[in-house]
Amino acid sequence: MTLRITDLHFGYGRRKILHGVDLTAHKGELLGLLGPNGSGKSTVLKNIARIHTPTSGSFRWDETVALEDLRRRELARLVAYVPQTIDVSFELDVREAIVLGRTPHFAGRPTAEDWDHVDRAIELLGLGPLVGRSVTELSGGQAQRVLIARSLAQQPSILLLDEPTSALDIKYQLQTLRLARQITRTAQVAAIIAIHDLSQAARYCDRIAFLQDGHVLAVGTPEDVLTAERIEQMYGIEVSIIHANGSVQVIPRDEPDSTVALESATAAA
Ligand SMILES: Nc1ncnc2c1ncn2[C@@H]1O[C@H](COP(=O)(O)OP(=O)(O)OP(=O)(O)O)[C@@H](O)[C@H]1O
Repeated sequence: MTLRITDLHFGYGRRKILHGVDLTAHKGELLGLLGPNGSGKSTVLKNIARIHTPTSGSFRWDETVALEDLRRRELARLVAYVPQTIDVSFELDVREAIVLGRTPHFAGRPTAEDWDHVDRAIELLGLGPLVGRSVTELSGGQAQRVLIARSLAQQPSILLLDEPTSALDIKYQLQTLRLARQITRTAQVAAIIAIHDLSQAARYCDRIAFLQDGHVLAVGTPEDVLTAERIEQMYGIEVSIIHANGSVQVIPRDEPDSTVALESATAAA
């Protein structure tokens, strides 16, 4: 099964942001969505999750299901979206926040089975010590893990992760990326992750799509698309590409001149 996004156009007001984005994400695959700040990564994910309504374009699951025609509840059974930050206008404790992911699956009140999914997600994300705490009291990284747990409890077929590691320390970054990859494989989910770290994307994503100014510039395996030339073209920085620990690593080249200039300016002051 495949999520196929075809010719997606979108603008905020009259300002056009996405200009005919074509993407596919296959079941069991983690697709990394990379690109400079403002290139449109979040906007693509929000269009798939129907937080935004596209100007035009289509979203097909399994070639037959048109996501744009589904009712909200049907869409929520299929697609989970993990935003960058938690947005709660009233106090919920951690378990209550996570059980919200089960809403598309129960009528009225959550069942014992729904709570089982919640507890499993809590275990997977290592959130046990936070149970009972209000989400309004959590640190940014803890709240981000609650959001990921909520999306897992939702048991989606399509998982959209919007920079899920941006607030996490290195241990939880690696744990979350490992978990994302593991879930895509074991639960056969089609997952798209917006992510900035090129080396982490290379290590955990099956394929990478590069977005620039609302256009898909390249799609392929990390080895194919992460070239020094492309990274320089996209980000304006020089990098070395090395192969280590079985994956590509992107190492920015030092710019000693600017450091020296800064140091002498400080010394002169
Ligand atoms: N709610 C909004 N209203 C108007 N313009 C917006 C809104 N959200 C995003 N934009 C603009 O749309 C463009 C794409 O933003 P988007 O957040 O999708 O980029 P991104 O690639 O996810 O960026 P980042 O890496 O910084 O998170 C940017 O120019 C941004 O300023």
